[in-house]
Amino acid sequence: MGPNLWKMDNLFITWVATTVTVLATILWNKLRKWRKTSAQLPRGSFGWPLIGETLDFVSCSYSSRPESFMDKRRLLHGKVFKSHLFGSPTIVSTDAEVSRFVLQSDANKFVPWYPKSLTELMGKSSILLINGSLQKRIHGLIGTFFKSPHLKARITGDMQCYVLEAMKHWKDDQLIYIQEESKRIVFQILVKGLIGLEPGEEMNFLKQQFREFIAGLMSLPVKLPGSRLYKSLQAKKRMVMLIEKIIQEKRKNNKNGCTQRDAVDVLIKDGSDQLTDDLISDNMIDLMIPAEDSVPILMTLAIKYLSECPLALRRLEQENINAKKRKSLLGEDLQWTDYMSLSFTQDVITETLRMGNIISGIMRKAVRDVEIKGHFIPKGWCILTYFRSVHLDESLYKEAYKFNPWRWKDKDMGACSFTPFGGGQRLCPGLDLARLEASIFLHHLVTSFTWVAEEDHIINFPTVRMKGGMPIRVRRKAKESPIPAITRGTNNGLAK
Ligand code: HEM
Repeated sequence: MGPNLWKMDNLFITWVATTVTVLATILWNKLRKWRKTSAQLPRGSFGWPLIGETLDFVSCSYSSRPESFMDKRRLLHGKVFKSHLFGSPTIVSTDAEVSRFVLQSDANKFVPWYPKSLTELMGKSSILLINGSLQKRIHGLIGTFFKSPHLKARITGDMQCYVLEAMKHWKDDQLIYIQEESKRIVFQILVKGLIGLEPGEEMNFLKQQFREFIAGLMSLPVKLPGSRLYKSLQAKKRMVMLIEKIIQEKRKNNKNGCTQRDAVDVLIKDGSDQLTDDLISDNMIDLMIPAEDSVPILMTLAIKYLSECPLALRRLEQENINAKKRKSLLGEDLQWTDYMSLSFTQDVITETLRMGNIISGIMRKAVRDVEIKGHFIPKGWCILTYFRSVHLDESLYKEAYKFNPWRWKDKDMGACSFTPFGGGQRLCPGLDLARLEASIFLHHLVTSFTWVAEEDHIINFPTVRMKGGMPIRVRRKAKESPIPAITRGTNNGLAK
């Protein structure tokens, strides 16, 4: 073989090797890409043209078992299925892991989605709608403030004051509507914590306007004068004017930087150009949306479940009376740390959150194609993470429809199967406050009164509430007598 022929042979081998490598790489990449996109669009049905499955969803939501819409489809298609709801193709997740992934994803994958009337009322700069660094900043500032021991101590003092003031007027055998009563108390606490307003004329004005404002949250998205949405927008304008006046006064008085007593102080102090007066006042109103209703409903549902579960009520009374006695021996009131460490009371609140599902789920919209656990979610589709189905899943919670605070004794609350406050970057910043306020309310009720609950039932849509406002007939306790120790029996007394 001549040297030229040998050279050509070598060249040929190199060419073949290179071609094979290039082809193999292309094929490998294609395979990888194919494997990446091999996730399946979840099974399910789009229902009727235009309306999709919305009517069935809404009619189930009005029933006592809103999750029946999901149950039927879970049996047919699995825990994650496709549907068409509120005008948008939607993936519904009743799978705890898939929902956790969605909640933990940032705005590169999913952004919040709300009905049009709600986004109109909230405005573009609302913390509930914005994404990216501004959302993180406001969430961080508000979250840190709400967690601060200083604020919790102040809220405990105020809450005790407002609760005792309200209960002072309760007469023996009087019917007390817990839903309304707790709303009145919580609104005062909330407004004081957000903008520093004390009860009085301006507070009453704000309350009146806020009621008008929220009446339009679930209205038709028509802004014509006289329409529900228009009236709500006008009410918001009046609230913004009042809050802007408060902000300006604070800016004038706080020149030298004083203590941060409320959320407005915190946002002003940050000094960022992005946090304009408009943005702060808008957000103070938007912060009231998730907080105003949910905490009173938490208290109301706790009373409902406890009324149906005498054993749990006795245990709660025992814990609270003992704590009160211990503190009064020291000549002190309960502090916020005492309330938060009443372990059975906290378990009652946790169980109420699980069964009550005050926020039954959260909607997000995919801003690009996303794959989760083998499920494909196309760009532009909505995803509903439905907590209620997870919280009432028999495979996760034994006898899931029974009110059983004892189940939390050694259970991990951080698991992804328990998300009443959401999760990830939008985890509710008010979760500690909600628990604290509910504990204080329960403490004063069970240590000072006995009651008999009237017949009432829960409505789940569009928001969770009691149809009759949860009336209870109260009787003031004569004297704090020691509660005999109880032993936990069988299921006797556990509410269904
Ligand atoms: C029982 C009471 C409450 C429940 C069940 C509740 C539930 C929730 C849930 C599920 C979310 C997540 C929303 C999402 O991911 O889009 C959320 C967010 C939020 N909650 Fe709460 N919440 C409660 C009380 C409060 C209170 C007392 C406050 C304030 C004082 C508050 C302020 C907020 C805010 C500002 C957000 C939005 C956070 C963000 O998007 O960055 N919540 N809440």
